[in-house]
Amino acid sequence: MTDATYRVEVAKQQFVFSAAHFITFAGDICERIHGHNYGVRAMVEGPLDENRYVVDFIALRDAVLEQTKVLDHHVILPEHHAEIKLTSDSKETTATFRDRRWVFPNEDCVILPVVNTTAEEIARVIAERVRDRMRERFGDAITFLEIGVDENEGQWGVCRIKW
Ligand SMILES: Nc1nc2c(c(=O)[nH]1)N=C([C@H](O)[C@H](O)COP(=O)(O)OP(=O)(O)OP(=O)(O)O)CN2
Repeated sequence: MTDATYRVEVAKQQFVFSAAHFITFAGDICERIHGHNYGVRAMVEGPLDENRYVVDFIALRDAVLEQTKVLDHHVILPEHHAEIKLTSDSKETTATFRDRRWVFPNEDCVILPVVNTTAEEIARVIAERVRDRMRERFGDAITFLEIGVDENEGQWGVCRIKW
């Protein structure tokens, strides 16, 4: 046997979600709300199973699509930002940053467990959710899952997590 390693990569044309967000950077700067057609790719590394594959392409594709659908056509808001504060009532979610305020219908928002809605953090959340779904079927043999999120046709934030 050679000392081979294996991985599966899935980067489908359908792996796109259109969403709005705004991040802070350099301490004081808070972007205006704007949108991206985000792209996603996924990579799973591990041993070959009895089918002689790492994981089924189709299972990985569907687990990623499940997450892109959740985000598509939504405003993505950060749950853990120190200064972007979120409050929700039964109809609306209000985000504030210092003297600025944005109000959205609840159904238009997705609040993610992130500090800032960067491509890197969105990639981590997708990775954790895809791993949870894939583990149900593929168990613990896989070593790593990597998710890349592209904000602007070539600007990727990538997160690799242990299985
Ligand atoms: N490592 C990261 N850097 C930046 C991120 C990020 O998520 N991770 N995000 C941003 C901003 O969200 C910004 O909106 C990037 O958007 P973009 O439209 O690509 O900005 P540009 O000025 O390059 O785009 P043009 O519309 O083409 O001028 C910044 N950095």
